Amino acid sequence: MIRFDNVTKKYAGTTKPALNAVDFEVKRGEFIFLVGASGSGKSSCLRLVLKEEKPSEGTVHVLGHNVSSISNRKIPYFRRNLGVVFQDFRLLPNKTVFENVAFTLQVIGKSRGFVQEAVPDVLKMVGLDNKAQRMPHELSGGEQQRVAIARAIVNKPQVLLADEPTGNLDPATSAGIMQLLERINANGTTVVMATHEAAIVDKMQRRVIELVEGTIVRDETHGGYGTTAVIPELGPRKERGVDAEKAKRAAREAAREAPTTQSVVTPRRSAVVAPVETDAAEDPAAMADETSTAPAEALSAPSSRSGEAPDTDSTPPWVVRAADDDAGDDPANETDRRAATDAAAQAGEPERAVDERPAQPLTQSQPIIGLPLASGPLPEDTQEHLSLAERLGLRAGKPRDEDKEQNVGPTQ
Ligand SMILES: Nc1ncnc2c1ncn2[C@@H]1O[C@H](COP(=O)(O)OP(=O)(O)OP(=O)(O)O)[C@@H](O)[C@H]1O
Repeated sequence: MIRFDNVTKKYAGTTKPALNAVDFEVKRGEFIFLVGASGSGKSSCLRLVLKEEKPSEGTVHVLGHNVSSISNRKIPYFRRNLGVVFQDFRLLPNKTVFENVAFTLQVIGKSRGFVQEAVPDVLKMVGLDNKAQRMPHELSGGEQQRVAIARAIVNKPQVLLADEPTGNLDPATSAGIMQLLERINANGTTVVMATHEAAIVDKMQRRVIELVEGTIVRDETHGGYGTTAVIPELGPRKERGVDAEKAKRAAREAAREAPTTQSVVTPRRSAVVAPVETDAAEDPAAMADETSTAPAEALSAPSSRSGEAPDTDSTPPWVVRAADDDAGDDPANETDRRAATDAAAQAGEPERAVDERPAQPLTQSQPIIGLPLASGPLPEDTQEHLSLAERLGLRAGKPRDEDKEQNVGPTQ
């Protein structure tokens, strides 16, 4: 179902590979955890599966296809088989729960009748049938993640990729989300989940692939989180500014004055958080960049860290470019405008109406499903060939002739 053959991934401008000669295979119906310290390469694996990045060496096979051989035009069809869930939910803020889930089906041209049937079904499955008309901001974090999961599975993908899906949730809520993912897996969907949550991995006792600096150090059928996957950052990071230095000095003094006080710092989360607190007050961007709390951002803007152009079609399927002059101050309006445009396209407007929208600036990206902005320009060739729905992985209508060749298409 997914196979990495000797895959090495080196990002442009870096010397150390993010993934180094990685080999693994995921069989149909498996539930796999990818674990490892921050920066060990978990998100890179997911990006390679989604064909947001391409391997520097080796091959990635997904659903029988060597992903390197899938053309940009066919990526949307390919991605229809892959549901994706992120730490930060990424819902359309001004659409109801029902509409958020329905949107996925509308853009691939499902009939109204189908939508009316499928959406309540999936909302029931995730336990939100009584909240269909709520807006995302009226939901708890756990409920929002359920909506995101409903959206990811409503089209019955063969694989569900989850990048830290419980990263923003408390333990009890996380447990509920994990039960839901287990249920989805029990219904036949292969699940690959990147996580830092040791308790979850330990409890589930599923297959665990552990990465250390881009290398697989463990592939265990019924594994726990392990010890090397612990985030190793224990020392204070590079100070930023006078205040950070002052705060640190104060902390040192306090420690001298109360040498017997037991530390409340736990090895994993707070080891990262504790030294960051002073820095973060000065430099929230640094916080976002350096803590383990933003893998989804990393996924949505894969080229941002290097500051260089992505080395492949790294635009996520859900991101479309914004026309900055009509986006106004409210990105949600733009999102809705695009959704409406797309819905019109689904309603019979010829496809060229979507494809022939005026060229838009290459430097700005706009979230389509309530997502953060992608930071880099889209590859030109992707721009030329992909419509909105294609970029979503959801293009409606019949495949074009050339699409048939490769037989990459929606789940039949
Ligand atoms: N677009 C990029 N450009 C340059 N380097 C990158 C890029 N994306 C990731 N990296 C680097 O590749 C390595 C692996 O990153 P990756 O995001 O895959 O790790 P991760 O295990 O998912 O981390 P986290 O748990 O913090 O999300 C890191 O050293 C990271 O800095």
